[in-house]
Amino acid sequence: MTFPMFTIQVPGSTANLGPGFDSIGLAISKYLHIDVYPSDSWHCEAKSAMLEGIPQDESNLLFQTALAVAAEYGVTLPYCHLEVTSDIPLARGLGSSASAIIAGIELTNVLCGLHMTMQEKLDIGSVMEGHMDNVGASLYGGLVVGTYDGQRAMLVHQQIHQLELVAIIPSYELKTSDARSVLPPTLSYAEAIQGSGVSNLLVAALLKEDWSLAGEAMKRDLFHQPYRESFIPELRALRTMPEHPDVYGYALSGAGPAVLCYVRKGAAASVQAEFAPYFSGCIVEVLQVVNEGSKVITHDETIRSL
Ligand SMILES: Nc1ncnc2c1ncn2[C@@H]1O[C@H](COP(=O)(O)OP(=O)(O)OP(=O)(O)O)[C@@H](O)[C@H]1O
Ligand SMILES: N[C@@H](CCO)C(=O)O
Repeated sequence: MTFPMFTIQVPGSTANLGPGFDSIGLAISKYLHIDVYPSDSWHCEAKSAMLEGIPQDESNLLFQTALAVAAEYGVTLPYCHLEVTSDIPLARGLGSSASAIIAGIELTNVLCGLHMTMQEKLDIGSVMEGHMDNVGASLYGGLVVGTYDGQRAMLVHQQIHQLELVAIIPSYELKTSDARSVLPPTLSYAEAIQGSGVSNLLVAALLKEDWSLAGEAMKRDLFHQPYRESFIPELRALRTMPEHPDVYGYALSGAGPAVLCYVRKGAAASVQAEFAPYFSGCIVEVLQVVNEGSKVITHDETIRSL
């Protein structure tokens, strides 16, 4: 039996939490898991049905990221074989691409002995993903609030304890690029002020873990959900349902189509059971916030000493 040299584990994430468009992320209890073996080519083997169809060669996002990091640092990425398992569904708004990007960064960091800082990983991850919300959450775990200017990202991160999640995950995919194409190119000054005020309220509520107030702010998003909800029936359905006493609020997860309900701790299983019959075409699943970000587990002394 051959053992991997090392294993990379990266949590999935939800982004935006309503009005925190491109700037707030939360790590969730779904994982991308990669065992790394020596090889004589770059090869990626998907071990989960969820990953069916991803490229096996260096056109895979994992290798694309790893090679971009190697080029940035002027090093050569050694050949390797990746065995990839994941329960993060692709193109549903649960941060699959960000998890692959963070894994690609960790891959080069370990194989090339780069000793990258968290800031370096965050910056290059944000460049690859185009925004910092999902990559920040996958890297740091917990809640991240930040900004990205096209080159550098800055964030504050904090652990979250008083919350559970119920995810409503449709069977159809929605590519982030498609969900971004429906957003307007500009907002009026008045809309920008109103929208950023709501977003500021969300941040203040999140940092105090005042989830009822956060739920109110989620409803008032002006930045993306009003434009995206017309093609996400699950979000429209939730809006017509009576408020549930254990559900603080709900929001499109990232670019969708999954919707996350923010639920009182201890109540998620009963909310899941109550909501599931209303969303028969979807997986309705309890998730937890995870406060630990990506990690690398080494199994080989030569890797440990790099
Ligand atoms: N483990 C993986 N290995 C290789 N490619 C992946 C992996 N995970 C995701 N991808 C690529 O990322 C694409 C999905 O990215 P996209 O940004 O559209 O959705 P998402 O990241 O799941 O959602 P969101 O960004 O809204 O959270 C997939 O179609 C695939 O090309
Ligand atoms: N903030 C991003 C997350 C999805 O990648 C969006 O909503 O488009």
